[in-house]
Amino acid sequence: MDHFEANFDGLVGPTHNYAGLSFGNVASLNNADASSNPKAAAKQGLEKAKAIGQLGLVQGMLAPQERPDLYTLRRMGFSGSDADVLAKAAKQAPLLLNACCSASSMWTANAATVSPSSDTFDNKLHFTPANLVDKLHRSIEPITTSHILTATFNDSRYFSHHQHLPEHASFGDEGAANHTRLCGDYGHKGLELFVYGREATNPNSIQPKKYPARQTLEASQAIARSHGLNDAQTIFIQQNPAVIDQGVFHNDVIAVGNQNVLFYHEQAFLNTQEKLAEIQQKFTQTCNRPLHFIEVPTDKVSIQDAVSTYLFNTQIITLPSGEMAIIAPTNCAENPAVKAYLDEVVTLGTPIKQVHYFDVKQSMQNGGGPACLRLRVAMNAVEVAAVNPNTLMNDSLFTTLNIWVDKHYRDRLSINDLADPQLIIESRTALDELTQIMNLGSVYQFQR
Ligand SMILES: NCCC[C@H](NC(=O)CCC(=O)O)C(=O)O
Repeated sequence: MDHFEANFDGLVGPTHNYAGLSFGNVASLNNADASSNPKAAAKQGLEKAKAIGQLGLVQGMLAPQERPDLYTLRRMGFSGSDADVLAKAAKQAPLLLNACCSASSMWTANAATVSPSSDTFDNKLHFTPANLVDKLHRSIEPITTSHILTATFNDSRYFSHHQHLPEHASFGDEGAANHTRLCGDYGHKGLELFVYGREATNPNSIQPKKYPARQTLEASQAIARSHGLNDAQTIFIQQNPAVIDQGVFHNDVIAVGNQNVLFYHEQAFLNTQEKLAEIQQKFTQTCNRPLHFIEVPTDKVSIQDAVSTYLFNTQIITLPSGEMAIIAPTNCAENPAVKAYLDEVVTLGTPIKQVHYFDVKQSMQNGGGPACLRLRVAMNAVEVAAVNPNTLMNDSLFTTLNIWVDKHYRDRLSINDLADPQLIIESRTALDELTQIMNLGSVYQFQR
């Protein structure tokens, strides 16, 4: 096998906390103000990443961002020493302080949209960091995301890094969470599916009524253009606004694809039959394999159960044997309807033959499941060899990162702790050491 789909998981940062910042994300709102455990969160993520590496996949890690983000707080007019900035923000505008302290870059499915070299006009692998403009706390991620991606995929012969899209609601972009690729072998041309929530420039288009649609069609189209994708291998699908209003804030909460499998809830999309026919037709023209649509009906799994367990925020991975496995959060095993469905899915005669459960509850409580925690990067062997080797998971990196987490992370953090000036010192000390472990250079503003 000389083609791989690598997963790059976001290392959870030292300020992981529950601040209720994401309107439309049910878990984030339900857990607002609960205490978090950053150390456990980071270790849960590392366990999942190590296990997927041990299943025989290429697994990498992406570094977290610097938080509290004092630069953004200063742009907002808070001045003085670092401790003054934190104290003033905590007193005058605690919600702005919370937004500048989130460890939300851990959800690397929102870091960027990635098109593998077999799909693009110049046969390079293309990355566009997501602008994440719908949420203040996430809109401050893209510049550092770009630094981290460039330090990880740091060879311009193979990797092309774009600037994030214009920072305006018309171009709301949430990255790979709204993008899925279907293909035969990873190294062959595939179909790129872009799932958007609303059309910014069409006042007559259907939109959700209660919660925001974060991704626009215009953003998805701009990315397809700049990655040089071919129309015959690109599909734009609108998410069903009714499910966005029930807490499906990204498409990866309701659908996931891998190679020749599309796994989705029957209510996931608008104009489902028409869109499935387009997928089938384009897939048949491009990919030399049977395509499996695995549609989950509402009478087996309700939208509410899908949102609370993250059945569709599972990773579907292809093992070296060619069989596929589902990587599910333990929350799925704890819900009888969802567990029954997962027990059944491995018997349906599709490529999916195994289910593995992982405890990622620290992330789940903020609305991020196994699939949110990873960015998929399909690569050939030459491209894998060009990746910064210090970011690739192996026993040694796993041990080093666990020791690093034990040394620097707290095991309890409440939002009242975010103004503690000691937290910025701890966070910078940890990240400075991390850039050496991962050989990233100076990716953070405090290092520049
Ligand atoms: N792909 C999963 C993303 C989850 C993320 N949650 C958050 O940002 C919650 C942060 C908080 O509420 O503290 C989001 O909604 O974008």
